[in-house]
Amino acid sequence: MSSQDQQSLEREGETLLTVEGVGKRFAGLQALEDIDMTVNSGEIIGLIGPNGAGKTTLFNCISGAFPPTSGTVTLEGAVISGLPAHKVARSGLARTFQITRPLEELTVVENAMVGAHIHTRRRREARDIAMENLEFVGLADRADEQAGELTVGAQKRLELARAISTRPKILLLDEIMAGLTPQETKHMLDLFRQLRGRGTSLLIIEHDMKAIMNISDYVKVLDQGRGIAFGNPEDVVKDERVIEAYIGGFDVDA
Ligand SMILES: Nc1ncnc2c1ncn2[C@@H]1O[C@H](COP(=O)(O)OP(=O)(O)OP(=O)(O)O)[C@@H](O)[C@H]1O
Repeated sequence: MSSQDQQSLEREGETLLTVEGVGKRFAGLQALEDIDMTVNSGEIIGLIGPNGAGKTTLFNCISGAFPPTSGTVTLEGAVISGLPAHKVARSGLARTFQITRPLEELTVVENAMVGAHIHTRRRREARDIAMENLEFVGLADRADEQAGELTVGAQKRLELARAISTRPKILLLDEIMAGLTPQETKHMLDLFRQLRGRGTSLLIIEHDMKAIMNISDYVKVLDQGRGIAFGNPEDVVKDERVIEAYIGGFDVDA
């Protein structure tokens, strides 16, 4: 299924995020060109593509790290492209980063409070929100430890707790499952399903094909800065352009 016929899919929920004609140019490199996509409320969308396809650049354009060179991004109908990241976050969009960077000198709960503080200045209230989300990700009992002492797997869950403490309508996750053990990956996928159950939308960049095909309602595929497919996971894995982009296809049964 190509990106052109994504409109023909019968998708549930209201449109939350709309990416329209988004392009990004870095000096001589067209990193993204004419990207269209939507994310509805309560959907999990996987964003995949070979290395350098433009996935993180698209996240950066959506989340306000930098503005797109062309096109617009709207959240619930309001234009967010061009807004600084903190304003995008306040409007209901949170993201995690490919390289997880907890503030190591802060405790686990203080890290999660950084997310909660975008809505409240009150320390007590921020702590309550943070604790609730640490409970959700299974880190409540480590709240007062230094964040730098956590394992990679626990740091990823802390990053998730920080992001959801901003109470997002949509969460952009950049390779949050990289480096996790199979058991930790399973736990993370379970957390994603629970978030979807609460009505949060998720847009997930992930190289673990088995995990992404398992969790996503729909998958968007980028290659060399362009959108080459959008559809159900089972259709996307059979798409010739996708197989070609990945040279020989990918092993989802691995
Ligand atoms: N800030 C930047 N300045 C210049 N070029 C950049 C910048 N960020 C990304 N690029 C380039 O844009 C292209 C897309 O990169 P991007 O990181 O978005 O790809 P990706 O799909 O996320 O790749 P990966 O899966 O390897 O993380 C690459 O050629 C990259 O080198």
